[in-house]
Amino acid sequence: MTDFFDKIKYQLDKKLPFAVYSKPVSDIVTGVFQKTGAVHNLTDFNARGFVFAPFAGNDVVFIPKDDAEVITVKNEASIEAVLNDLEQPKIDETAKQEFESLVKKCVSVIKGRQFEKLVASRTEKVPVTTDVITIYKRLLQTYPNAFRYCFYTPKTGLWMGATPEQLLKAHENTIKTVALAGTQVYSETKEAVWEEKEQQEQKFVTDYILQRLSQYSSDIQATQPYTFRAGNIVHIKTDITADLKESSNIGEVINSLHPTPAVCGIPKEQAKQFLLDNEGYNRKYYSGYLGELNYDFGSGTSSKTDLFVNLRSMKMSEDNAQLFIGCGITKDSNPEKEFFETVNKSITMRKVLV
Ligand SMILES: C=C(O[C@@H]1C=C(C(=O)O)C=C[C@H]1O)C(=O)O
Repeated sequence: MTDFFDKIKYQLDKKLPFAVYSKPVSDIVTGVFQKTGAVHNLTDFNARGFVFAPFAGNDVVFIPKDDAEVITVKNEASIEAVLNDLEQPKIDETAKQEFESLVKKCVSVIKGRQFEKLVASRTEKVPVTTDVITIYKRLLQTYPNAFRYCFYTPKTGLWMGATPEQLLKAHENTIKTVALAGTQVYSETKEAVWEEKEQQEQKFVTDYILQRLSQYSSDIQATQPYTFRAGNIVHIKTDITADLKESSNIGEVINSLHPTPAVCGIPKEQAKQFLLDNEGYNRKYYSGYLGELNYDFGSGTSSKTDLFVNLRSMKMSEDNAQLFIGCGITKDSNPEKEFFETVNKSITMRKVLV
């Protein structure tokens, strides 16, 4: 395992792209280490490799399988979740006011019937004194149910995260995805009770995914919504499975789903533009997607795709981490409550930084 983490340091020193990740509930860590320095862009969705896509635009970064050395290791430490209590962070009043005014604006355009739902987000910098390897090991330990990753190219910079949200899992013609939305702080003693607003917010996502997939499949199944835990918070989740028609193309399915209303809004294109115009910062790769495209690096199997939405993520610099956090806004949103929801979500990252 030490050699594995030395390899990460080597890639960073030499400015060579890499993706290191562990899938939900797995104790295997896979390293996809690019051998050459050029940053590749994805131009063909039939290609095999590791993909890192932004929220908006076509600048999809790619590590092709044929340019990578693959190393897998077992995560040696116990994978039991380490969930120490973390103090509520100090509130930045200016950031709070700015975010609340963004939420108010979202609510007003939703009430004006331009949108059904929007996902407002913000970014925040947290000082970091711990090294990247230690932070990544903590992510591995603390969030066993999430896709825990560390990704670097000289173009994107260094990103890390522990995302609870699958965008698409595919094996030949069978695909799986989820509708995830609604957030509450996890309680060990009380079962989550979901309000109408949260149920509606999640149903928007389910309905959108079912509608989008109906173009590619006549055999779609969805579970009832259920409560799903992601670290210190819980969400509402629906699991969706579909058999794609023979003629379907994986790239089309991905682009039809992404960005889903779990991270963007309805209607999609207008919501994306509204967020680009109004959020006041660049999301970059936050709420984009990442993962294995047409290739399972762990087993060396083709025709498998395993992509996740880039949530609970952060961009690392020399002395700070830039966190990205968002939440779903509907006509019934309360701006202050939504701000505190972003604070609660930020704890996922803060916990591994201190
Ligand atoms: C946008 C984020 O999370 C998404 C939004 C959620 C919500 O609005 O309740 C819940 C889960 C995610 O689909 C984020 O974590 O930044």
